[in-house]
Amino acid sequence: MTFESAAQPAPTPPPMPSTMPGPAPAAPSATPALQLVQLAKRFGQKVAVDGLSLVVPQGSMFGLVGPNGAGKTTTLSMATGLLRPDHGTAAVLGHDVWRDPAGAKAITGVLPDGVHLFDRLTGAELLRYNGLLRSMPEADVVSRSAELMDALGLADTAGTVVADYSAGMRKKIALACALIHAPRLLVLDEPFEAVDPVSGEAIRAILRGFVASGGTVVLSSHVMELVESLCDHVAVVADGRLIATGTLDEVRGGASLQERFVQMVGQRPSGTEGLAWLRTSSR
Ligand SMILES: Nc1ncnc2c1ncn2[C@@H]1O[C@H](COP(=O)(O)OP(=O)(O)OP(=O)(O)O)[C@@H](O)[C@H]1O
Repeated sequence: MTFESAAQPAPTPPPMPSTMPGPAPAAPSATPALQLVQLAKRFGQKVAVDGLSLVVPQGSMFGLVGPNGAGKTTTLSMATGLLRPDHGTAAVLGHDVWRDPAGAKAITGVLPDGVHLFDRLTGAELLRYNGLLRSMPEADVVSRSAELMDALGLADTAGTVVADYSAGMRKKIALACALIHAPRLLVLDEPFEAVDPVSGEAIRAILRGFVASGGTVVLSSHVMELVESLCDHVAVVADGRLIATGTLDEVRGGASLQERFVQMVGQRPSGTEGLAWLRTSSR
């Protein structure tokens, strides 16, 4: 489903905590973990991201939400050096992602959308490859790989080729690859998609521990309850633009995040008139 009417004004919206243009306030002295300035990307006639600016404070668990096609993946891809913006800049802890890619990438862990893995490697081999690619000492690669696979419930399948992993297992091994070099910023596109509840809880614990120790997480999700229970900061995007950003409490403004989200991006028709053929009572 898509929200065709994204960014339509709600009938009686409560006051917005922080609106476009302009990023959320951050601790005055601290360099943001991630700073996006006027990022823009067009695919042919389609404007996917339209001058989006955002500040992700250090030590935050930051949720990026928006309807299908809002521009979340495109934004995160530009923020992590996977996709070159048409306009604008992205910086990780002060390292410009495009002018200083090595500096930015050394401190960033990325779980991209629809991740492509070297799936003829086993899970353990894939982690080893990623660790060595990051110039980690072999002993650290081995010990961290074992700990990550254990924490993510992959220990029993360390010797299985990734091609034989389920969708959820692939997501978890990709997350382990993003974590192995102990980054300072984690950028995760839909990290909980296809992941079972037990593994989801393990991932939540890992992310909370990561943030508690000073790391920063930016994650996209469509599951508002998950964002609400996990994140302390939120940004809402629609039609490639930032609609609201701030702390979770600022953005939801006394309502649930789900309610505020629907108010902000526009309600879809109830559909009560359509799909009559689908109702068994009409047969
Ligand atoms: N490579 C591409 N070529 C053409 N159009 C693209 C491409 N990538 C994204 N788009 C378009 O850009 C817009 C934003 O897409 P994007 O994947 O960033 O949205 P999203 O918010 O991540 O969506 P979803 O929640 O469905 O994953 C969409 O209209 C999409 O069709």
